[in-house]
Amino acid sequence: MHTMTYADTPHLTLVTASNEMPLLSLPPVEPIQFLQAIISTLDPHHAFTMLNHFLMNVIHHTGWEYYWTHVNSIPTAATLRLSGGKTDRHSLEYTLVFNDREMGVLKLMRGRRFTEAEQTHIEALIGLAAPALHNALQFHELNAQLERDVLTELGNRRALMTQGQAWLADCERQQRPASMLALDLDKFKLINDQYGHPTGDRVLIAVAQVLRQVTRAADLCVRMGGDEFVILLPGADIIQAMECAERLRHALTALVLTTPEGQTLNISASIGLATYRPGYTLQQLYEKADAALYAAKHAGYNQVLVGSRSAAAHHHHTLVQ
Ligand SMILES: Nc1nc2c(ncn2[C@@H]2O[C@H](COP(=O)(O)OP(=O)(O)OP(=O)(O)O)[C@@H](O)[C@H]2O)c(=O)[nH]1
Repeated sequence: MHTMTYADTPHLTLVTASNEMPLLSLPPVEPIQFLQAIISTLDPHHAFTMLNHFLMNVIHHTGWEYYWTHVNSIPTAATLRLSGGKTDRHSLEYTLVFNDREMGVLKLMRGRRFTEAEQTHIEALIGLAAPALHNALQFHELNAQLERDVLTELGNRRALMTQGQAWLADCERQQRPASMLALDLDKFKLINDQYGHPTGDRVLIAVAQVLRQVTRAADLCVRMGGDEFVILLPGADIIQAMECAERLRHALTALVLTTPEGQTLNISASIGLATYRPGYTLQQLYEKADAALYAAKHAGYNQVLVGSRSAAAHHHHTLVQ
């Protein structure tokens, strides 16, 4: 096994730079302590906060921002924006690179200009931190992929489970309403049977696009599996959720899709709506919405129904599969 030593780490010489360089006027950073701190986390926010904490001791900047817009990446992981402190007049931007791969841009801000000596120091610390930042960013991307539905690029069941509960807790704390829609395409099996699975897939992709268009950026749209989707609407009471559900239902019936053979096909969806009440779990909210969806199908498809507690009690679809 190859062990990394100080000698292998070119940046380190800069941190502990010797006499000719004007770095001695800056307070030193203990490299081991710095590295230990920064490799101790796989959370990018924590890693960048840690880096800035050490940097602040040296350059006394007032604020920082980090953003990553990775063109080749998937939408969920593509944009990562982190920040700390407050913005100020002078700023420095560093494009972070590790193993020839761009990892985003770090911006440092303060009221005074940054001197050359400080810039050398900053570069040295960023260089030291780069592998750890890279690991944290990779971990973030991997997690985002685990929460993504590969076909539609919406979130998946796992995304709903990991993010949904936190969103509901936020709404409860802020005393805001929240609602959930459970949506299932009507007789989707027939589309697969009639036009083939690839066309069925294209329908699902088109449905996902409609979901994104009709909902707000703050809403969470996920594909639960097959032709079932769930939309969590933070801030939406029953009226607003009903409006959203109807907008969705109309947009889906208005969708005209063409098969590779030139045939046109139409779709519709049944939607169950449930509104959050303080104390509900995500599972309870989902049961309520899912029971309403089931009732909407039974009532003759292509409609929105609101869930009741009693209906949910007889219905036992769970979030975990
Ligand atoms: N093309 C495609 N089809 C899928 C996928 N996943 C599940 N399905 C199909 O989706 C269909 C789901 O059908 P159901 O929801 O059970 O029933 P339905 O035909 O929609 O009937 P109702 O629910 O009563 O409206 C099944 O035929 C599955 O094979 C997928 O990723 N792509």
